[in-house]
Order: sequence, then C-alpha cells, then structure tokens
Amino acid sequence: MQVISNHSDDHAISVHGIGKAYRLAKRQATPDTLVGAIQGIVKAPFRNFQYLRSLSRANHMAKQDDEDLYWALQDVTFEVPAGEVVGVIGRNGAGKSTLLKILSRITQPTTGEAIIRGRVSSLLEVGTGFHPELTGRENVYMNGTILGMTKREIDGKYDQIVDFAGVERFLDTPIKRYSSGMQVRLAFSVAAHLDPDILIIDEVLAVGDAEFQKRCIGKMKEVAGGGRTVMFVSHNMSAIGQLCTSGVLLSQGRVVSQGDLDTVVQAYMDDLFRTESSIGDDTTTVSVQTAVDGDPNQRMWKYGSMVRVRVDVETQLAIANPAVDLYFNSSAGRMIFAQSDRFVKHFDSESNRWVFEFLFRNNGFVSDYMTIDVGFRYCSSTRYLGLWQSVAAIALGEVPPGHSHGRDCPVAVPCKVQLMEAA
Ligand SMILES: Nc1ncnc2c1ncn2[C@@H]1O[C@H](COP(=O)(O)OP(=O)(O)OP(=O)(O)O)[C@@H](O)[C@H]1O
Repeated sequence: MQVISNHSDDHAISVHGIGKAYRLAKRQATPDTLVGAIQGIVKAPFRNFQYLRSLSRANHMAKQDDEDLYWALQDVTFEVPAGEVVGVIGRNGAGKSTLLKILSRITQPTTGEAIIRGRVSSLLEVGTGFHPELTGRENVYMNGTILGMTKREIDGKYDQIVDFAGVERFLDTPIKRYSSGMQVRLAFSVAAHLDPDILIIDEVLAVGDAEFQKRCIGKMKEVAGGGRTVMFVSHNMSAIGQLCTSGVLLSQGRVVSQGDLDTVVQAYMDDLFRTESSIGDDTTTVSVQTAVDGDPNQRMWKYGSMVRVRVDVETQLAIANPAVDLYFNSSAGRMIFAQSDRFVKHFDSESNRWVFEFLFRNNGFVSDYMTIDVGFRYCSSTRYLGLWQSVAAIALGEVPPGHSHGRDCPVAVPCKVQLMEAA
C-alpha cells in the first residue's frame, strides 16, 4: 500500500497489484416521528465516529467484496522501462486519472505498491499543482522547488517556460484570475520544462486549441527524445499514435491489454466502437446498427463517406407517435448535433416492429471519435416510455490532403430519414 521512490533497476515505473477503493456515501434514513428525530440527534456523534472509522478502513483494511466500496482500480500491474512513452487509454471512468494520481503521489493506493525511479513532474486536472493566490511567476518557482530544483536551475528555464505558455503579460497576476486555457498552458509548460525524469500528463489536449495541442505533442516528443519517461492519458488516438511507443488499456479499473501500441489501440477500438447493440425493457427492444458506406463492419467514418444508423424497434405495446432521437457526441462528451424523427405519420396497428433509417454524410467533421446516443420514446395520454443509451461509437478519419475541411458545414448533414415497416 505504498508509493516508493527508488533509483536502481531499468524500469522507471513498476506497479504491482495496485488497487484503489472509494467508500460509497450512504443515504441516511430520515426519521418520520419526533421521537425518531430526537433519537437520531442523540446517536449522531456515535454514528459519525463509526462513519469516520469506516472511511479510514477504506485505505487500510479494504476487502474486495465489501459492498460499500467502489474499486476504481483493481490488481493493476505493469512496468515501464526508462525512456518509454506510454499511452494510457480506456473508456470514461476506466481508472486512468486515478492511476496517474497514484503515480504522482496525489493519492495513495488502497492495495499494492508503485515504485517510481526518478523525479516525477505531472499535469493532472486543471489547477492542480498551482496555488490560486500566488502569481504565475511565484507558481513557476514553487513547482520547481517542489521538484527539487535550485533557484538558479529554475532561473535557467524560466524564459523558456514563459515563452512556451505565452503568458508573459500575466506573470504578476494571481493564478486564480487566469482562464482555464492559460492555466493549462502554464502548467504544461512548467511540467515539461523542469527536467523531470518522468513526465505524467493527463488529457491536456482536451483543453487547449489545435495549435497548442500540436506544440504540446512536439514538446512531449522532445522530452521523450531526451531519454525521459512519459505517461500520457488521452482519448485522442491520433495524439497517442504520434507520441507513444507502448500502451496500457484499462477497462473497469483493470489492465486488459498492455505492451505493443498497435495491439493495445486495436483492443480499445474493438471494445469501444461497437457497430451493433441494443437496449430495452420488458416490453420493448431497440436495436441499433451502424454501417459505413454499406459495410456493417466498418468503424471508420471517413471524410466524404456515409454512415447509416438503423434503428429497429420491437414492442408489445400499442403505442402512438413513436420517436427516435440520435445524439452525436464528441469523445469529450459534448453533444455535436442531434437528429430526431418525431413526426411519424405511418403506424400499422398490426405490426409491432419498425425500422428507422438515418443516413449522414461526413462533410468534414474529423476528430478522434464520436459516440451515438439513441433514444426511443412515445407519449400517450397515460403512459410514457423512454429508453436512452449510448449504443454505438464511430471513429472518424482525417481529411485527405487537398480537400476542404468543410468549414461552412463541419458537422455531418442528415440526408435522408425514413420510416419503413419491417418485412
Ligand atoms: N474521489 C472519488 N470518490 C469516489 N469515486 C471516485 C473518485 N474519483 C474517481 N472515482 C470513480 O472512479 C472511477 C475511475 O475514475 P477515473 O477518473 O480514474 O476514470 P478515467 O478513466 O480517468 O475517466 P475519464 O476518461 O472520464 O477521465 C470512476 O467511476 C469515478 O467515478
């Protein structure tokens, strides 16, 4: 249950059986009588004491089958040779940030140990590592000192840090007045320039603009080229591919693939980019299939190609006005565009199945990937049924050289929506 710093061995990072448990908050029962309320007040100190003790037990005596615990990481074991650039990937909530927090000593593992060989510099959530009341300049020196650098060493790096971050005019302004973009630029610059042996970066590319992202990747390459070890979390597979030499794939807190980058990324794509799935309840099943240019196995929705989203609805309910809604979301979880078919005129009471087809052309929306939320609902005077789930995801390609980026219409445009009775 510890994070150890050590300087022998060829591995910069060795992680053995790391687990991290969080204790789930329990809802307190509300008394419904006056006597119950008085009893509650009398017993409160004892209850609080028990609760605090249970919180400390999460770190020391956590059992894998304890129902009050949520295991964000379980049995995570891997080693990173010095000088390697490792991409840590996985779906939202897989445990990536928790792992980086443990390696950066921001939080302690509940089980297992991490051995870190060398000085670690990390950039985790926006704002961590900075004191909000101190100025940009003071924070640069504070971070350098924490990393074990002398004032003279920091002086030597100072101009490069400020240059890279582009915050010259705000150096004497307290950090709390910086925008989140400025904070990230400065934090990244500090982390990357202070000569760490191990650089740990969590999803910095999600905050900055495209130009800054490019410079970050360049800088991280430079750091890696100097023989440093880099651990980099990103949802952006193109950035991972440009930068990393190996990967670790986390799924539900466990390592499911590690080593060769191509193999790890492929395992992630297979897991993430389902082309078929279904949701439902006792009465209704909604199945969704995607196909790109007619190929149901194709996961890449490239510039210029068509994606067909087919939604099959089978229901035992006699319903009117069924509606299917599609929401396309970026990998950062932001909705990019939506398409609804709310005005279904055709309804055959004999049939309990419909097929909705939506067709979209990629007119220049290129990024890493999008997920599709599909919802089916109907309203009647007495009943409402709503089924919502993220059911499919499609990876986007690059715009081929010489083609327009479709700036006038960057999102895909639905070209056809139709309702057909199933055969
Ligand atoms: N302080 C906390 N208390 C309780 N649960 C937590 C805490 N921090 C993280 N978790 C949970 O642990 C799991 C892993 O979270 P983590 O942030 O490490 O995932 P992630 O892979 O980085 O996700 P994302 O890609 O969305 O950033 C999530 O289910 C999260 O809700």
